[in-house]
Amino acid sequence: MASVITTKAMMSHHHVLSSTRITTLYSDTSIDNQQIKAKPQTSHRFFSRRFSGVTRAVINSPAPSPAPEKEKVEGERRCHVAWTSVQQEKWEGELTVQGNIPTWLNGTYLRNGPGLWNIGDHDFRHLFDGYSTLVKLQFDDGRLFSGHHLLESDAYKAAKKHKKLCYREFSETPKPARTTFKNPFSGIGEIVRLFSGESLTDNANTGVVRLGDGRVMCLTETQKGSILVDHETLETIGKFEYDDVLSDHMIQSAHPIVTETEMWTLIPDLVKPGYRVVRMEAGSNKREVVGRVRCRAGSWGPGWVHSFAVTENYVVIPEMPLRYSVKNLLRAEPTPLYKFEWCPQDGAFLHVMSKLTGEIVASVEVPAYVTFHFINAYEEDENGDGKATVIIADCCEHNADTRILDMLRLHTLRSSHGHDVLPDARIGRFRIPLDGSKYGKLETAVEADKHGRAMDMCSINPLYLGLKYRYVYACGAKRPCNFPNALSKVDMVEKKVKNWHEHGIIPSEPFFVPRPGATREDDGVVISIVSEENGGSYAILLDGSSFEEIARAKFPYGLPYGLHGCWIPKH
Ligand SMILES: CC1=C(/C=C/C(C)=C/C=C/C(C)=C/C=C/C=C(C)/C=C/C=O)C(C)(C)CCC1
Ligand SMILES: [Fe+2]
Repeated sequence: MASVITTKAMMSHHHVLSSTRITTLYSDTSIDNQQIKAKPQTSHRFFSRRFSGVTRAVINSPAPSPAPEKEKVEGERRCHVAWTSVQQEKWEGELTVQGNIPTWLNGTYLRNGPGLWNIGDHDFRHLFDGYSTLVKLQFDDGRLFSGHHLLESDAYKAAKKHKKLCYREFSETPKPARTTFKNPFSGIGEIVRLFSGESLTDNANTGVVRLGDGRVMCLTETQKGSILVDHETLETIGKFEYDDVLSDHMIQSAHPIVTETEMWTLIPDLVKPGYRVVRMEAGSNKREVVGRVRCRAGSWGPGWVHSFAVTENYVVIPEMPLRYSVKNLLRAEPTPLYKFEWCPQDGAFLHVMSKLTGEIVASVEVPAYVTFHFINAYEEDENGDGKATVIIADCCEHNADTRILDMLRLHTLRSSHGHDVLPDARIGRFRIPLDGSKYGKLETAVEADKHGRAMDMCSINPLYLGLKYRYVYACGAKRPCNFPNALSKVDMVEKKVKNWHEHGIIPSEPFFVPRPGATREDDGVVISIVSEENGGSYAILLDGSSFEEIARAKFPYGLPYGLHGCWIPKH
């Protein structure tokens, strides 16, 4: 029977993780300093490990010691650090680099993602529930300064203060306050709090973007979860206050498309199922509605829209058969599909809107699909007369299988490491004709076995956004695995894949930074942060062309998995 070592029991437990690498000590303050090569810039204060229950001393130290958390142990196996909460609110220091960082790489890579999955005695259920944790890699003339910081969202601050969940997260709902009598109106109050957005989280744990005016914004799928941060100190600046009336709609795509001049995003409408396509000029806080798309399916809710794609002239709006469900939004206990429902019988669609006029120029039915991340899209002119005839839109597609959502439950991730339970995924390529045809196509762009049948967390050379492009960087797999455990470079023209992997690792999104002045699409570097089986973590730099390692730098502690990043060039 699986046994759980309690926090107390683990406090004094010395746990040898690997004979060759880190020896971790389950004591509150100790750390194996022989393994720590980091040079702390400043000393920082630990926060209490589980910021409830036992209040532990706040101490000064260069880096956190491993966690004596019950959440780290599943069935007597230590959990992978990728799924283990960060152990202090912030840390900063210089990392020792092995290899050579290119001298042109000057700037900051910022990564966002959930990094703290417990409050008090309560362990969160799903990967997407965790409190936003920012990690920076600041490249400065061959040196690397790093750090992490929890985002001071209202949700996180309230959890810290009250030692309990106070807002609705992805899968978690706060418990209603206990009263001596049953209030017959409390259910209605809860509906009002949900639909006014009051009870929804602002835990911006998903994306981070650098707006054209230099402001850096963390995002999640609730509009109130748009939060500005200082990319150097990682301090939270405050809410991004939209200067328009669109905030009534509560939900947004977690992945706006941002360029030096503008930002595009989608705002789903839960009441009249559809999407608003909005644009915000760099330097402004005001979004303008360019157009609106009505959902084609007769279902109650719009399709879930985590991301979308743009071409030079068009916005590609997905209408997935995985739809928001008002019924599931209201439930306290999650279903296997959380706030969503699977409605393939109602069809799957893609809509194309003109960026200039807001007009819908194509709306096609396509085979059922499940995607969270669009990779890129572009226009093709098959007749060679300068007029686009078809739109190609590529995405990480989960073979229309919704199981991926429940696979990302923390219990599953923690207990199935090494088991080959990750459902297959591929690069899905949509072809959307612009001649008024009713149907579009969905094909596998590159044989999925070449990237281990895992495919997600993608990036491209940003200079190719909306244009015909060749290379995709993403997380693939070396089977057996329960989560993507490799980095893959996919050549969409030659249909070839290069994979990079080390035993036991969980790497985060490979992020491509082009070399200034480069003329080849893959001339640049790929940055990722890797969580190791032995409890450690390191930053890795791969050459964008050869996909071989050029530098790595070990963190003095283990960092959990993170989602998406952005690049802020040094000014
Ligand atoms: C808080 C509420 C919601 C929040 C939604 C969130 C936080 C959605 C986040 C989605 C993410 C991070 C998707 C990432 C997918 C990554 C995958 C599939 C990786 C696969 C690896 O192989 C709503 C649900 C909007 C409802 C209101 C409350
Ligand atoms: Fe995402």
